[in-house]
Amino acid sequence: MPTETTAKIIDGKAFSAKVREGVAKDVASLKEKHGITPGLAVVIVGEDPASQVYVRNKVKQTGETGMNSFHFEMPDTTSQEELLAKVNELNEDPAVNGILVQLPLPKQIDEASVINAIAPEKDVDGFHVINSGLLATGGDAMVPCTPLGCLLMLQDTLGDMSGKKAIVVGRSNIVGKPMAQLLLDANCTVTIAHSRTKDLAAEVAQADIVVAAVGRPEMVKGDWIKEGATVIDVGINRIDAPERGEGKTRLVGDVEFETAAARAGAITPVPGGVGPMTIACLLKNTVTATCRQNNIDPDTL
Ligand SMILES: NC(=O)C1=CN([C@@H]2O[C@H](COP(=O)(O)OP(=O)(O)OC[C@H]3O[C@@H](n4cnc5c(N)ncnc54)[C@H](OP(=O)(O)O)[C@@H]3O)[C@@H](O)[C@H]2O)C=CC1
Ligand SMILES: Nc1nc(=O)c2c([nH]1)NC[C@@H]1CN(c3ccc(C(=O)N[C@@H](CCC(=O)O)C(=O)O)cc3)C=[N+]21
Repeated sequence: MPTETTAKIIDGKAFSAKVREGVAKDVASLKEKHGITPGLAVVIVGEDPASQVYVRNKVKQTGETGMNSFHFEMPDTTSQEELLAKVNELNEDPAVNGILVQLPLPKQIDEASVINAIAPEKDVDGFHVINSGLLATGGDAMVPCTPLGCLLMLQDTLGDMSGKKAIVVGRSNIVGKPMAQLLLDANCTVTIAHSRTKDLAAEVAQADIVVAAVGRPEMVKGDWIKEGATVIDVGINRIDAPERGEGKTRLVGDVEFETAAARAGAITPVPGGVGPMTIACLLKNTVTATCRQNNIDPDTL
């Protein structure tokens, strides 16, 4: 018998459009009241085709909000010194308020050295140790875009999350750990699961909120989900889809969507969930960074 979707589908595409509208208003106001046009620089090293898609979307949407967009493509033979020189140049450029260096980087380059070379106040990814330290200690951090996007969708869906049991599956520095921190700050009781977790199914089954950031297609099974839980699927996995024709592929998340949607109260789809919110939050962070660099209170925009 086919399973039936009962969950509310959280529309990240529509939500991200609203966030971008807010960004566009702030950009217009920064121009009008302060004569400042925020600028976002994106650096991509090498030619990973999946990365190219995100970068193209970022550049397009940056322009649509009225910001300046600077785009740099460097060959995959780029040395660490060359990339660091580019980062320094952008750090010093007053027209650039936000810098994003697309990850992963080619193997000859040490990612941490590059991330930590970005001026923390221009680190719109929120990956710099200063920003992760500020986030961990309750300071004024730049918050990583993907976890921030997930938090905005959770707040919109659930309102107050105080006392809810949340599980984050995955503990990467860019998604899992900052996500867990944000849920903790929202007063959830947080479990962080990873590849050494003993009984993942049992851990997930306890949770009112499930955030999956594993990078394995559909590994979180629908029948693990507690009835009525809210499920945020961060995973973006391209898999073969022979049913669509020879050589065709499709995107799936880290959650088995159909079966999870039959049990969950609300769930994000892939595509159209977390991905678009990530880009919207990158633009939001660029406005935040511009305000901080110019001592402007964003509430006055
Ligand atoms: N929508 C968006 O905007 C974005 C989506 N993504 C997607 O999110 C996913 C995760 O990304 P990222 O955090 O960078 O990935 P990483 O590969 O850095 O981290 C994956 C995490 O999953 C854990 N893990 C792996 N296998 C299992 C398992 N069998 N059971 C439990 N945990 C497991 C790993 O555990 P351990 O630490 O023990 O190895 C690790 O902590 C990917 O699909 C990526 O494409 C990423 C960024 C943005
Ligand atoms: N420094 C850095 N910062 C990042 O934020 C960063 C990164 N490196 N490296 C790669 C990951 C991945 N990522 C995505 C962003 C948007 C979509 C997105 O918009 N996805 C669409 C679909 C896109 C498609 O069709 O392929 C969606 O889910 O609906 C996906 C993935 C940002 N990342």
